[in-house]
Amino acid sequence: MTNTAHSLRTQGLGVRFGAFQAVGDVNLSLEPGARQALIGPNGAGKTTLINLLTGVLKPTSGSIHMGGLDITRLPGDKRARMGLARTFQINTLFPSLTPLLSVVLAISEREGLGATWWRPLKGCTAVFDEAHALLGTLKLDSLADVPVAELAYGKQRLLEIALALAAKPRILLLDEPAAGVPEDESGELFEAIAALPRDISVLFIEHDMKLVFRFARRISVLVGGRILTEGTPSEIGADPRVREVYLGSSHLHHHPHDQHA
Ligand SMILES: Nc1ncnc2c1ncn2[C@@H]1O[C@H](COP(=O)(O)OP(=O)(O)OP(=O)(O)O)[C@@H](O)[C@H]1O
Repeated sequence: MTNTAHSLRTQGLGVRFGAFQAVGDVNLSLEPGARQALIGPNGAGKTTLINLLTGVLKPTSGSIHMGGLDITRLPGDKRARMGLARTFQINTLFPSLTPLLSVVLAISEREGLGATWWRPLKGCTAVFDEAHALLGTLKLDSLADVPVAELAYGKQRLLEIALALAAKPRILLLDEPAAGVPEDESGELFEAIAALPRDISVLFIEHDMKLVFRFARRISVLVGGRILTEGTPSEIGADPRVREVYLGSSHLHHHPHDQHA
């Protein structure tokens, strides 16, 4: 396969903090339209790897290619402009804003309208229309005018995804999108992720194996900063090495009927 067959690809990617190799020799590829999970025990280096991909951290070895271009040395804002977006484990929303205005702000930022977006309101119809459409994509349209602080937590996490989508990314990196979300809401959240436009590649970190096996089409397993293995949910569920890593936590049961959302 050529470079351009992948949305994102790393080769021998690694970072050390002093003598500690947090991530090492990672060859990861994300295909166009991917719904790929990055799993691994606590401290495996998952967030560090995402930070390398987004440019928050500089690698000490290896390279990162996006759509065939070497982005290893590009700063994070340039990567974002090229179509790489992310969300964080923690809630990053403004509690007093409404979902509609939050998304309008994010679209305005993409369009370089900056802090002046609110002035020529008439000229901003297109921005508001796009914001409504985006909220509709994540089934948040009926909550467009409810202050963020009053939204269920699962809806807030969906709004964070909406804000990331406002940048019109080709690749979306989600760091534990369901963190802190009650179990009855997390399925709905992942259904929305699964239903995102097909041209967006998604890589998500998730600890809940039920969600991983239900919604990921591929799974990469990171252990001690290295990719232990990578494959389909059936392959990963049947891999004794993966079972060993998760030994003691009985939740790595493979449910074939849950595989494809
Ligand atoms: N800036 C840093 N300096 C030194 N060590 C770091 C730094 N950032 C992360 N680490 C270490 O790197 C390792 C990987 O951390 P990371 O947060 O990436 O793991 P993770 O797989 O995301 O864990 P979790 O599932 O608990 O979120 C940990 O041992 C962490 O302490």
